[in-house]
Amino acid sequence: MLTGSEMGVVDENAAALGVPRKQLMESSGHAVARAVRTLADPGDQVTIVAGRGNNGGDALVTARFLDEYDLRVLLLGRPDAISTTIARENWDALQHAEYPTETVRDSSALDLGTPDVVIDAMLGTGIAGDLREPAATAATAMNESDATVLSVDVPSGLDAETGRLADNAVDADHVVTFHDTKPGLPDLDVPVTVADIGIPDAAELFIERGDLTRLERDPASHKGDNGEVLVVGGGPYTGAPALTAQAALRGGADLVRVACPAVVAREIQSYSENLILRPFDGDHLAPPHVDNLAELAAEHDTLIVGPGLGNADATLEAVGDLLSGFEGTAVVDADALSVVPDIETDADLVCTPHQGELLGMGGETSEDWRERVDLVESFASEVDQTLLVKGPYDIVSDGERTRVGRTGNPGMTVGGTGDVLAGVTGALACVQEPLDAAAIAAYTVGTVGDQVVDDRGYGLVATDLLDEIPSVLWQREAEA
Ligand SMILES: NC(=O)C1=CN([C@@H]2O[C@H](COP(=O)(O)OP(=O)(O)OC[C@H]3O[C@@H](n4cnc5c(N)ncnc54)[C@H](O)[C@@H]3O)[C@@H](O)[C@H]2O)[C@@H](O)CC1
Ligand SMILES: [K+]
Repeated sequence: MLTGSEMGVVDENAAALGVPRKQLMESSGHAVARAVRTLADPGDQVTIVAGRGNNGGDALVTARFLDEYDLRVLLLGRPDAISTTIARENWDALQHAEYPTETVRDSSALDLGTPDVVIDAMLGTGIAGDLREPAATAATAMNESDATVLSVDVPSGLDAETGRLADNAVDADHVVTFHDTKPGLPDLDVPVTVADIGIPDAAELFIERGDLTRLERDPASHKGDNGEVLVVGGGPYTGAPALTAQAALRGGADLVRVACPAVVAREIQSYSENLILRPFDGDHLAPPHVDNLAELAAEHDTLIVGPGLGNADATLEAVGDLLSGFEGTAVVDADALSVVPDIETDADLVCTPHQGELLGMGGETSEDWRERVDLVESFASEVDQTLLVKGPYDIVSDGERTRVGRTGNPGMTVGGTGDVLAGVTGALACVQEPLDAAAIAAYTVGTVGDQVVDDRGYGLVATDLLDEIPSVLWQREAEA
């Protein structure tokens, strides 16, 4: 089952892999024609009612596969209002080939006639809410006619995010949906054909730019709505928590606070005026600090534990205590990872080990990335947490879903890049599911590293990454 927006991610990922949407539309249109052949005999009257989006575009393709039928093609609205290039190209192809097309400018101009089959291609995954005119009148005409109604992807009026059927939706007799079924279709009690439209499995396995379409920032949002992150780090090291916290800000979090030993607070602050420091006594994290930190952590959307904390026994004991009592989402990195297998917690952890740290946690790895995918997935299932295992192929799994990131380059083996990744993961985990947050973060930081190395060659340092994070993360917004 895929929601409309999940389908959008997969579709954009397919395009990133070299299978553009126009090819998918051709497959979709052909699949609809195959279904028509099971519902009508040659010479029967088949009427296509196409909307102005890609759902309509699918059926404009279908028309070219139905030459043996008595065909009518109705476009709801003006041809110059067709909203996508690929749908318009398919409309233009029908004009050049002199197919019998008609445009329906408003609901009063609609005459559905008495077709044997009507293809409902008015609206697909692009809509929510009740049908507006002229689609509403067309839906009524279809529902009242004796024709067999074949809906393309979803019956027009079905919300593919929630599965809710609008009161004035099309009452389909048959549905051809694409790639995977959609919410609401199983409840319809009509035959649903799931058509393979040639989307490679890789479009769901590999993290590609389509995954960035999950991101949105509400224009009406206030400070804090986009996430507050607490970084617990520092002591023996000061650079790591500063990198993590700055990366969390570049990853889109509104407020990032760093809880660190008081003796290093000034130094960490000195790296950036954007950071808010919450010092605790002493020069390293220890069990007496945990109660206050737990209270502070509960006020944040995401906790990030590990960067620069070191591995003193008292520190690791404190990390274990903090995570055991925590109930939110926490990113666990660096030395803090070693405590994860030994604790019981209600928290959702996103653990970000490299392969060496994975072994230290009791996991297994393999030279072969495909084998590693299986090993990481089963270890994630065993610890019942989300893992982001860093490497030339980043493997992200929560034990049920598994994604693979292929961005990044050997220039990123320098110190500090992992701290940046933890920060971006923590910021995204404020607004995304843990698995999606980790996947988008891995893709983004790797892509940023690729851009930096493309521009300047190797010799990258972790601070180079920070400023470039937004340009990758929000590239779609910038292009739009
Ligand atoms: N995502 C994918 O991977 C693929 C999608 N394809 C098709 O593309 C469809 C989605 O296309 P689009 O995103 O262009 O969207 P749609 O074609 O579903 O709808 C967009 C149109 O609906 C209008 N609209 C929105 N809300 C409305 C309402 N309540 N009442 C009346 N009109 C309304 C908009 O103005 C716009 O013209 C899918 O359902 C599927 O049929 C296929 O071509 C192949 C691959
Ligand atoms: K439809």
